[in-house]
Amino acid sequence: MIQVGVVGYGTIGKRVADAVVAQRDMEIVGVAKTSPNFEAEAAVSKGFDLYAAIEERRELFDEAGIPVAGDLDDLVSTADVIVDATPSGIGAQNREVYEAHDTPAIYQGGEDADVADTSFNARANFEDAVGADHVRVVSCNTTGLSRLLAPLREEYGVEKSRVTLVRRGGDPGQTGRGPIDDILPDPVSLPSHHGPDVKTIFPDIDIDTLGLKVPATLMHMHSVNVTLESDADAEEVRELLAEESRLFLIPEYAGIDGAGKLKQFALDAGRSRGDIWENCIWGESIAVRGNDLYLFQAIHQESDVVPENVDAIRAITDSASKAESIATTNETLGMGLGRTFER
Ligand SMILES: NC(=O)C1=CN([C@@H]2O[C@H](COP(=O)(O)OP(=O)(O)OC[C@H]3O[C@@H](n4cnc5c(N)ncnc54)[C@H](O)[C@@H]3O)[C@@H](O)[C@H]2O)C=CC1
Ligand SMILES: O=C(OP(=O)(O)O)[C@H](O)COP(=O)(O)O
Repeated sequence: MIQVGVVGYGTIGKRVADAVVAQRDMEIVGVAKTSPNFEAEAAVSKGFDLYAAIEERRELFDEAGIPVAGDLDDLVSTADVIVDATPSGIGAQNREVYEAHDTPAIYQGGEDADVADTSFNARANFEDAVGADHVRVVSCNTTGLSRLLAPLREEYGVEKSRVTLVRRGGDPGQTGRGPIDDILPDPVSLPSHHGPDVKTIFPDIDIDTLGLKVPATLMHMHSVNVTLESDADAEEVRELLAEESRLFLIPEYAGIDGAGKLKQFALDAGRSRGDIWENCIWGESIAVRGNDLYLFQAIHQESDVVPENVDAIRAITDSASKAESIATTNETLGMGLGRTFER
């Protein structure tokens, strides 16, 4: 069993911990937290050993009566691999602790690419992370774009991609970002950071991205235009994308008209926390004019990177092939929202 330590038990960290528990070949050896808050209580109630991420704050846990198994060094020395899901920039600071213990580590998309030996998306470049010491799972939006571009590149070739990312203003629990009521373009970044980030996965791809933020918490939305290198028609593209295990093509008759209904559907489908690990592509939005493909996709920012982290654990420990890992992760998590509509 691969012993996994999670450092940073917030939006991403707690979901990765639950996903690890669902696997047959790995288990949680502990989670490191800075504060004895409701998430610490939840971690303890799930049976996870809690470690104090910052030694000086350990007494806060004692005062709250929350048992602590040790500090960050103890967790890192016990774990076979660390998933660092701390806020942007903290992972880079933590790297020296992981290096000191010779413990491989997986970072998140808020870190700069140079925190790791390679950036990672299971569908696109699993092999690059095999046996690496430091791997960065790219951000939620970059994950969504990589999953989409991988099959299009293979099947048709991609001449040019242009994506407008309508980004949620904050996660549901990020009260520090609200209340908000505005639409904020990012006028100075062409491309937004997502274009260069996609290039950490596909160095040769030509992609321009623009970003704006809206007062929503549910999901991101991408308006995509890809100029393909060879002829395609919409139905053929629909079939190609429907074959991808982490793309969910929303059927027109489902009546899912936006992120709100998508989240409702995920909850109805029994998804824990209403999580949607798959890209959600509106089937009827897929249109081809000449060599230009157009579509809309929604990305659940809180969860789409979770299966990628599980696969990154197998890649970094060289414990399964790409196909085995993706299949196992999909099966154990119960991925495949599209199956609901199959008869
Ligand atoms: N929330 C999102 O939509 C997504 C976030 N990411 C990336 O994942 C990373 C984590 O983001 P979130 O989970 O959203 O953040 P979060 O703020 O929800 O969780 C981070 C957790 O780390 C804790 N923390 C802070 N300093 C720490 C330290 N020194 N040691 C241990 N824990 C510490 C915080 O108290 C918090 O509980 C970032 O790199 C972010 O860019 C990636 C995809 C989507
Ligand atoms: O990884 C994310 O977005 P990103 O792909 O736009 O960088 C997360 O939704 C975090 O976004 P934030 O930078 O608004 O906290």
